[in-house]
Amino acid sequence: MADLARWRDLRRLARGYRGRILAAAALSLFGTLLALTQPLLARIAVDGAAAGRLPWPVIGALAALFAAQASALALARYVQAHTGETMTRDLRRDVTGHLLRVRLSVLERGRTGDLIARACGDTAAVKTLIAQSLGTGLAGLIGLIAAVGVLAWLDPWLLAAVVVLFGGSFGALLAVVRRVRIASRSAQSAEGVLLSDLERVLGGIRVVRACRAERAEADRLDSSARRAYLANLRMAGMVALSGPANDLAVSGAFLAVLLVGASRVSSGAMTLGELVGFTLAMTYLAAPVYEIFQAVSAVQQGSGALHRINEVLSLPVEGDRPIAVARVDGASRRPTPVLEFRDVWFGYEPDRPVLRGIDFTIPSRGQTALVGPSGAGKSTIFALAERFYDPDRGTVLLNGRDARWTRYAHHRATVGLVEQDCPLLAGTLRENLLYGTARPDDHELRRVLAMTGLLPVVAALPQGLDTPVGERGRRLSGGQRQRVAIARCLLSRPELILLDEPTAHLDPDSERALTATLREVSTVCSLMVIAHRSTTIRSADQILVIDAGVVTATGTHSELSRSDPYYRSLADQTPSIVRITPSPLL
Ligand SMILES: Nc1ncnc2c1ncn2[C@@H]1O[C@H](COP(=O)(O)OP(=O)(O)OP(=O)(O)O)[C@@H](O)[C@H]1O
Repeated sequence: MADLARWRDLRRLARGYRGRILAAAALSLFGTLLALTQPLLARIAVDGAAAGRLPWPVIGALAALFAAQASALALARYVQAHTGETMTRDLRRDVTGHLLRVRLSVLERGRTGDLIARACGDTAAVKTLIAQSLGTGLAGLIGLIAAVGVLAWLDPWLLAAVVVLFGGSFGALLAVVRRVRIASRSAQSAEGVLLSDLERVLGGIRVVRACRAERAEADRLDSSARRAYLANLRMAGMVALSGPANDLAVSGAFLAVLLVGASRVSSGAMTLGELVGFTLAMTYLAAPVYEIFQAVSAVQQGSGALHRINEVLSLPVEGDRPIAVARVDGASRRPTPVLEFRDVWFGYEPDRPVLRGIDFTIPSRGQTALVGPSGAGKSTIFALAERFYDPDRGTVLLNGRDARWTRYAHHRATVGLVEQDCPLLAGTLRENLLYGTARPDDHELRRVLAMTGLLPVVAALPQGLDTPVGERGRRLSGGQRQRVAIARCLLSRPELILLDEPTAHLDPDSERALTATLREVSTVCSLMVIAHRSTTIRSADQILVIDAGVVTATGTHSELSRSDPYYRSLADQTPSIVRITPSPLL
């Protein structure tokens, strides 16, 4: 069954490249056929030389055949390599494109390094499989049949001796090849683990250093590297063993042919030319046998990689539903909220709900603050608002329509997200600001920079907007990164921005700058903030209190301070809220 599945995978992979594979096989076969005619001419040439006259036209034809054969085989190899490279490029495009669309809930379960290994290492392993198996294997098989035919025509008795010797060694080789497959799969997965571990360590290098865990992590990486090393070594040992076994079979067959042939020549049953012709034809038998062995061995080695690639390609992706549905809203006359949660239930794992019947509406202008203890479900509300996940029960509505029937691209263009640690990407400040947006004109860019208080920041940078921001934007301060992320979001003109406010301490100037930015932003679009600061909470037009996955209260700061005991107790526990005194403005 497993073998069948492997060949099926291989056939599916080859679909679309059949022309090139057949061209490589045809060239390879042409080369082999040219080679097979050589013994016939060689026999005439040797018999002629033995009779004392060199047949120059036959020798000339032989030389031409040698040259044509070499050219055909070189071209076949190039076509094979070209096909392998093209297929690897296409596979990588498919795997990386697929990975970018895999559902977050599925992606979060896998390990990033292993996925990188599959997208890069495994696709390269498949190239070897293609280069060594498809064209060569096919040509080898036809070449083998043709070589056997020529040998049978030359001398069936000698052929029988050859078949016995080659047959035995081929059977032994197939047994080795099976083990190669198992070793190959464990080598590929050990390399996946190694990459995952490395990615984990480099991603958290500050934590590793701060916890003085270099030694433990080095040991862990070493043991993954060792597992990959042992599996690769096992495979190399088996491949190495199979080479001499093949050579031994070839040498044994030659010796047998020369011994039996010599006695037949001396008894007059065959001429010296026939023996030379047969021996030459035998060398062309060795090549297809070796090619078939290589092909089978490559399929075994590559099938582990192909299996891992197929696993990635079968991961479920975010798919847009094909139809758009009418508004869910009733015939209400009040303005449609930009976002609404109606009795939303959601859990990352079945039977463990994190959100338990959430209801709220976000108007198309103004600022809404989400407050609540750690683990209450605030970030999860954002994840559903951004459609990283869909609710298990209930409905998320975007501008009055069930979000499940909206295209992901449209939804995320309408709802922008600025996360708390707002990582930027390596590149210049300009590239980060324009990431994912249509190129705005200079006036628009200046307006957004002014609104987010970034103009003085840009002016102070050595190359202005073209200053590189470093890996994950580390060359900017936390507050600056936050404002760049808000500016990036604003440039794509969303109707609602979700903002996870930074918890790290901001100095009074930065805090004032952020508050002013948020005020400005909430005049051009709606803003929903997971709020950790008194200033943000106090200036919000609406506050949602979240506790254990439920909205326990809704109102302004002064209303909640008066009416909601839980909000007051939350304020008592949270220093930043303790300081809040009811604002005369509220
Ligand atoms: N990706 C995830 N997979 C599984 N469980 C998760 C995931 N993200 C969050 N959780 C769990 O869901 C619950 C709510 O987490 P969430 O991050 O929404 O809370 P929060 O209110 O934003 O907390 P904080 O203020 O500390 O960020 C927690 O129990 C958390 O362990």
